[in-house]
Amino acid sequence: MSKKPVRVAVTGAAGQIGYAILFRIASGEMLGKDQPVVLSLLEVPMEKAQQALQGVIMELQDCAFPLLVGIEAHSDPLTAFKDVDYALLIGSRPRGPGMERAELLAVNAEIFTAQGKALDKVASRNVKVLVVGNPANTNAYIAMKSAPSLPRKNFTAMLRLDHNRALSQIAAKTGKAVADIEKMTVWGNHSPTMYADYRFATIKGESVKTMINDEVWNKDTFLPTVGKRGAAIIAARGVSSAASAANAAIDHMRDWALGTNGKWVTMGIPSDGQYGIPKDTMFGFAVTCEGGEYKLVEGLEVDAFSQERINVTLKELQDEQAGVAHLL
Ligand SMILES: NC(=O)c1ccc[n+]([C@@H]2O[C@H](COP(=O)([O-])OP(=O)(O)OC[C@H]3O[C@@H](n4cnc5c(N)ncnc54)[C@H](O)[C@@H]3O)[C@@H](O)[C@H]2O)c1
Ligand SMILES: O=C(O)C[C@H](O)C(=O)O
Repeated sequence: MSKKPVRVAVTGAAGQIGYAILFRIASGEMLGKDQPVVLSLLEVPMEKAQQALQGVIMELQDCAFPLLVGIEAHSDPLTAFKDVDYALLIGSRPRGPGMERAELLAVNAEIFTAQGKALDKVASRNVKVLVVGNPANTNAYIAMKSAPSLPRKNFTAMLRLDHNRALSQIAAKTGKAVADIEKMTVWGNHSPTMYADYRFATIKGESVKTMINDEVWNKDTFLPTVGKRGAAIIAARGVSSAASAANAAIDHMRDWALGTNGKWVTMGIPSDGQYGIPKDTMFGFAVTCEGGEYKLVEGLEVDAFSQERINVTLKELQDEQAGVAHLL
């Protein structure tokens, strides 16, 4: 018997990431090749954006995806989020050349207050929310705090792009396949302060840290390369990453919904106080997923260097949170 369709909301649907993600969701890459979906697409109520959205919808129709059983265009989150099972909050202003993510905070914070409230009112009580729009961790925190009747655990932020970037750098350094790397994680904020940590990583059972054995490379090359990759892409393309961001969002939601078979992935999730991260801080942690739930990997050793890095990224997140406290 075929599965009941699920409702998937995507905001910023006529934007760059929207264009790179919608066709993949509709083809079943996110929720499985047996899961019919209804796409509920939200754009700003401006003629140009709504017109562009109609163009994207025409293209979705022209793909004749068997799993795509409905498409809706919206300009109001209260209608877009009605009964949604999944919400990908992408729509917001991206960074331009030379901008830091913190500068986006003020511009984008109000969007996530309004969308959190709308989810609270009308979404499925089990909705899985992924915030992609930057600054992603703090926007997810704002949305979560604006939706008090939904479980906190339903709100997550995207750290998967940093995780995938780290995998790729490690594969290049070791000359091994990305697919063979296990137990990579990224702690903290989706920003240059994030701490990509390969101390626990293995390739076919062998320690990556031992294989690389180069602390200077870790500190001076690996961490800055992963941390500043977003800016490097903006400098090269003139616009921010889109296909890789869409890919990371697909990975995040797919793993959350369908499970990781014990493999570690990184998700930004509200802390319950583990590793000394204050409750509710939307922080990147290693998790495994099973049965539609994520579970934090506990008990990892935090050495002095790691603690220092974790403190820096936590401080940045706490400053961001303080900067939006008046909105909550
Ligand atoms: N977390 C990550 O790893 C990551 C990676 C890449 C990009 N991003 C962020 O994702 C966001 C989107 O990037 P993009 O390249 O698609 O930008 P874009 O400008 O191409 O598209 C954004 C779209 O969002 C729409 N939008 C703006 N406010 C909205 C609202 N309130 N409701 C609905 N739609 C709204 C705009 O009209 C636009 O069409 C940016 O904030 C960017 O910085 C995050
Ligand atoms: O860096 C940006 O502003 C875009 C995105 O967050 C990225 O990491 O590529």
